[in-house]
Amino acid sequence: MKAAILGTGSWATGLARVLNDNGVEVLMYGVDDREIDDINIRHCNYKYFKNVKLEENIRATKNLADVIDGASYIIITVPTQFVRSVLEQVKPLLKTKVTIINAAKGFDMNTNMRISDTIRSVFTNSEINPVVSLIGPSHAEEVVIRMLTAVCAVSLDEKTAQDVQKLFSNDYLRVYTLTDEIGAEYGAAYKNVIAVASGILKGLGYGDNSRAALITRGLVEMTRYGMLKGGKAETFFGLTGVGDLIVTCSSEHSRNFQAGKEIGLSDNASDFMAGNQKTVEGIRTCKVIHDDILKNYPEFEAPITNCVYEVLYENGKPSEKVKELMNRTLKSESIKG
Ligand SMILES: NC(=O)C1=CN([C@@H]2O[C@H](COP(=O)(O)OP(=O)(O)OC[C@H]3O[C@@H](n4cnc5c(N)ncnc54)[C@H](OP(=O)(O)O)[C@@H]3O)[C@@H](O)[C@H]2O)C=CC1
Ligand SMILES: O=C(CO)COP(=O)(O)O
Repeated sequence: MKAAILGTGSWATGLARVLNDNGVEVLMYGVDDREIDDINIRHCNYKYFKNVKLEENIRATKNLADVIDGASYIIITVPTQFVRSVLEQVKPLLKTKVTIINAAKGFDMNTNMRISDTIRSVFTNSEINPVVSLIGPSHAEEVVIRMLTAVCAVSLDEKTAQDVQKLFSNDYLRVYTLTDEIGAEYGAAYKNVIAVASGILKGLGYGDNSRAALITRGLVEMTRYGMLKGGKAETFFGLTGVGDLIVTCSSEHSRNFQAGKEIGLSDNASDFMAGNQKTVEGIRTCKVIHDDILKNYPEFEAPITNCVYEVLYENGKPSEKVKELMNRTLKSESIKG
């Protein structure tokens, strides 16, 4: 069995190793010569993992047709802004029906659709099986060295979710199935905004109490928003919700957390925004959610997202935004807002 992996970045490499460990033939599609040469010649991906030796049968190429040829599964591990354009290149190359597995977290660049909806908007039902998202608390840096991890295979179709569950599960990666696609994908996207806020608190010098408060109130905010979009409350208390929120808000591996930390340290986002080249999905996700609320749910309160938005896009000073958050009208803890 063959799997095509779109991307040669950190998550692409982590999932390539999982599938290779599970006896699946993997071929990765990349655009970066250095990453491709590293994988094929030096059997590593030095840009992302300084001390990880990869198996020789994990291969990468710039030739997308070769990658897609004979693959039963196509795994999306490029950042969300490139998902649609890569899928449009994949479409004419399909010869048989495939299962597309999304592992990216965020929204389509042009339409702001969730990624499962984006996939369905590119392909017809006769080209692809039901879409699956493989999401949850899973830093590539840990998966690639086989540290114990649990994620969800999320699909509207339970059987396809179970198929993907079997494909990825092994003794260090445990995969659960879930059918609440809306709740899971909004959770996986929203947590990146809260992770930027968590990094900002760290950069400003705040401690564990502040982070616990942020994670808890961030969970309430993302649950209320996700339910508004049609997700189930219980999903936000699972791996794709609070699970991913905890890992991304607390880990130095997280690029979203690191971005926030840099912004907090300088008490200003403008330098970071001008210079950033890393995959920090929370930056655009914050704008998508902020703009959606402004346009479609003007009564909805999202104080954390609003503050992150003002810091990132309106030159708000992080230290002042934190004060504003703390000094809002006092209220009960109710999830209803
Ligand atoms: N890293 C992680 O731990 C996890 C990441 N994710 C999600 O996975 C997605 C990818 O993130 P991640 O792997 O971390 O990102 P990285 O920045 O590590 O890697 C992105 C890769 O995509 C490549 N790329 C960019 N544009 C294209 C294109 N048009 N076609 C093919 N490849 C392209 C990049 O090439 P180049 O280097 O040349 O830019 C790079 O190799 C994100 O949505 C992220 O949220 C989910 C779970 C865990
Ligand atoms: O989604 C992730 C872990 O589950 C990766 O987080 P970062 O994108 O912040 O690195």
